[in-house]
Amino acid sequence: MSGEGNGVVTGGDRRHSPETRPMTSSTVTVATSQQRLRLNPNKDHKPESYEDLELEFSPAIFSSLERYLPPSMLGVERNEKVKFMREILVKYLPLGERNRSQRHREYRQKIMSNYQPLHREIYTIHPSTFFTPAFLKAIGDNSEEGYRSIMSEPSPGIFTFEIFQPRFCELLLSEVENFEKWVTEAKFRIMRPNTMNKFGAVLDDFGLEIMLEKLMENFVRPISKVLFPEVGGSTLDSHHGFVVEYGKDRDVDLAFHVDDSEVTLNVCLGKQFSGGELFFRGVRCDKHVNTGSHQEEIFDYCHEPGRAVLHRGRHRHGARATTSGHRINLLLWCRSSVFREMKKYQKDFSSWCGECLHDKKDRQLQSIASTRSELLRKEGE
Ligand SMILES: O=C(O)CCC(=O)C(=O)O
Ligand SMILES: [Fe+2]
Repeated sequence: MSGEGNGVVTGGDRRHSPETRPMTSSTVTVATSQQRLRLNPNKDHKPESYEDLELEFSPAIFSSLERYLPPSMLGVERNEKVKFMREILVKYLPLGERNRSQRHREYRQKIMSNYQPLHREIYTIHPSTFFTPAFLKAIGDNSEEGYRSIMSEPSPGIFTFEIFQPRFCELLLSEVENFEKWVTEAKFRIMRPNTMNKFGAVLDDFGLEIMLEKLMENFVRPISKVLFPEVGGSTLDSHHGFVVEYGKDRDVDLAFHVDDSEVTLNVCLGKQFSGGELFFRGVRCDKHVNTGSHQEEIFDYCHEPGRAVLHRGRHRHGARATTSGHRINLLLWCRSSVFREMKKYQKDFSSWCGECLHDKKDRQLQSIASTRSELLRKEGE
């Protein structure tokens, strides 16, 4: 067994938008004076969009919560639903969180009313110009065989494949540069993607949220449904989308950590660089996050522009120093509120945590050994 550095930085230590945080149990089990929310979401119900409303909570929170409304509420006017859900949110979201959420909304609004996008064509998803033909074909086929035919799995649970066309990478890089130029000129203080990065930008904050939500819903989720069903791959319902930047005058490396996601899509956009390898050290649940790694869990990956790495958020990893040039990667942390809810009631994560699996195998071996010695003892009698 081997460890990496001084322990794993967990998702909780990383800043992420409160807007995209999934519901907590208190919001799904709460009773109101007349009606109760459902315990489990209504998966067949398609929530309304609340994007056009001026609300004190994120529109995404309303859309997620709508699936938990009692059946009698599903057909009522949108304003009625808003009123009902707002009452619950006001009561159950802690004040600090509410203020944070409000401040973040104001922050985004300030950007949106001042920043002029450079390439409007990337703000809505255009599959034929964004993705490679092979990737699109696999999405169209939507079968495990189809996905595996365009992917390699160099280590269990780590999938790599070509995803974006070079032109799309160029446009996104240029948009990020344009945004950063505006930030510098306007002396605007931006929020970084998380506490471990001094550089990089949250793409959701400057208008790319809807495009990235579609990327998750129509492309990452179908793949995750097949490859990561045991961590909520089929129910991914919120995301945090950002870029990380390494090289001269940027970040150097990234400490060993787990992501605040069920599934992470990490795509290298460019440019030219050396170093910056990702090192992976096995998947772990909360209880085992700081345990050592087993030999078969040790894997290093070299980024290539246009190529994606898809892995479970709980797959421990870090990035080595980018030693020359400039490396920029797109990260999409995809989350499932359903999975997070279910996880609270489980103890055994042996379907995905490497250490739970080892514990389980040890227990099975011990049980076989004791049955055997019991039998031998009986035979001797
Ligand atoms: O630098 C990379 O490619 C990894 C970034 C990453 O793991 C993260 O931001 O969560
Ligand atoms: Fe990460």
